[in-house]
Amino acid sequence: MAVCEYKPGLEGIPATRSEVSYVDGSQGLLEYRGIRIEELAAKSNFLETAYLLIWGELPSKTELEKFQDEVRYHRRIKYRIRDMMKCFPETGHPMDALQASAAALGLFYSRRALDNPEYIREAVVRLLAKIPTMVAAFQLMRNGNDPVQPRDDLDYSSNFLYMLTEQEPDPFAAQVFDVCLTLHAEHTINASTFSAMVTASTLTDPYAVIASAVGTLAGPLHGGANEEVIAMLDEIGSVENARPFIESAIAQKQKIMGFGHRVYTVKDPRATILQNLAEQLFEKNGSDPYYDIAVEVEKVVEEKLGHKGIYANVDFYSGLVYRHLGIPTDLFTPIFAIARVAGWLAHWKEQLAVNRIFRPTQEYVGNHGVSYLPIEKRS
Ligand SMILES: CC(=O)SCCNC(=O)CCNC(=O)[C@H](O)C(C)(C)COP(=O)(O)OP(=O)(O)OC[C@H]1O[C@@H](n2cnc3c(N)ncnc32)[C@H](O)[C@@H]1OP(=O)(O)O
Ligand SMILES: O=C([O-])CC(=O)C(=O)O
Repeated sequence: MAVCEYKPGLEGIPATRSEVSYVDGSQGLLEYRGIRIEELAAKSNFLETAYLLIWGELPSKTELEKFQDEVRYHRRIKYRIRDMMKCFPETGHPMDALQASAAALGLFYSRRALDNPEYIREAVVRLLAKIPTMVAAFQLMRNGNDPVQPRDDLDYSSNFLYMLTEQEPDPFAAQVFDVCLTLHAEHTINASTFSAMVTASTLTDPYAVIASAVGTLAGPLHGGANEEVIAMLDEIGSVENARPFIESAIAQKQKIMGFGHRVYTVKDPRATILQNLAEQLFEKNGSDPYYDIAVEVEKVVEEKLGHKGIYANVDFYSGLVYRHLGIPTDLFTPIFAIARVAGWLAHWKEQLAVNRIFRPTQEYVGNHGVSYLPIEKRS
């Protein structure tokens, strides 16, 4: 067997063959199943895009309606899951609550009939349907309220926003939110997708696969950066302070949250779309002082780090959109997870067809033949 060179973070090492999505990082190009993200953001919606990612083709009208109906039907969660979530500490992070609740779905639905297309479809539908309900339920319950039941007359995104607030959302806000989900749905072999694939490769159940991916997405170097961006803008506090803050952070070799990407060496195309969406919202409802700070931060980072290929990524502007929709900051990453479930499931399904357990190797750099030292002789 050929011995490959060790690459920290597996940079540039192909871990699979996939038809799900494609990124050209130097051109700022992202395609889902060959369709450019700009086109999907303008013309599709999240559930249709999820179908495209998972089954490989845009659905016909009948297929889409059937899929939407199935997802709508499965939005409710078992009262035992709700009761379990009620016991979670209200100070806990919603990503931890989501990871635990996603894993708990396996207690009810895990059959591991992985060679049965009906089971695969059921799992896909259940996960897409129930994850938003669980995110909204935790938000309500940690504030001492009962969860709001899903509403069958509302579409996927409107229903989620409704479950968060018990108010029917403004149609434009719901449409913007749905585009955000589409933008976050998939991104080749990122850390959480890889984690999902490693877990899936043992042929465990899909709820364990998604729980493992949620845990991976939570970290600040990955999906968790969207929450950190708002903390940073908060700390900067004014447009005038943006330059000194960023210059000092760079001098101290700190990472600027919402910037940099393993694959993109130009501005992430999704950041451009999200910035646009934020501007449209501000035009309609009035601006956000954090936006002006963000624009100045981006200008300074590009000036100082553009030569290293460090530009705004998907996490930089998403929080400004969510903030404007009245969504609490610590729900930004769970919302990322609601969307990325589509990509995780697409890779899970793709991998099942050709599965081989992930089991890489290592370069051992430790000792050999060391004698056991009795405890009383250790310092
Ligand atoms: C959905 C997503 O996951 S998008 C990414 C979200 N994460 C963030 O926004 C967190 C901030 N960004 C980062 O930490 C990184 O850019 C990552 C994790 C996204 C990519 O990491 P890697 O590809 O491993 O790049 P790595 O961390 O090795 O950085 C390479 C160089 O760029 C610098 N760099 C990378 N990102 C940043 C940043 N955000 N701010 C300042 N410098 C940065 C590093 O310091 C390093 O510089 P050096 O070569 O002089 O030492
Ligand atoms: O691809 C990556 O490394 C990070 C990611 O998930 C994304 O950008 O959406």
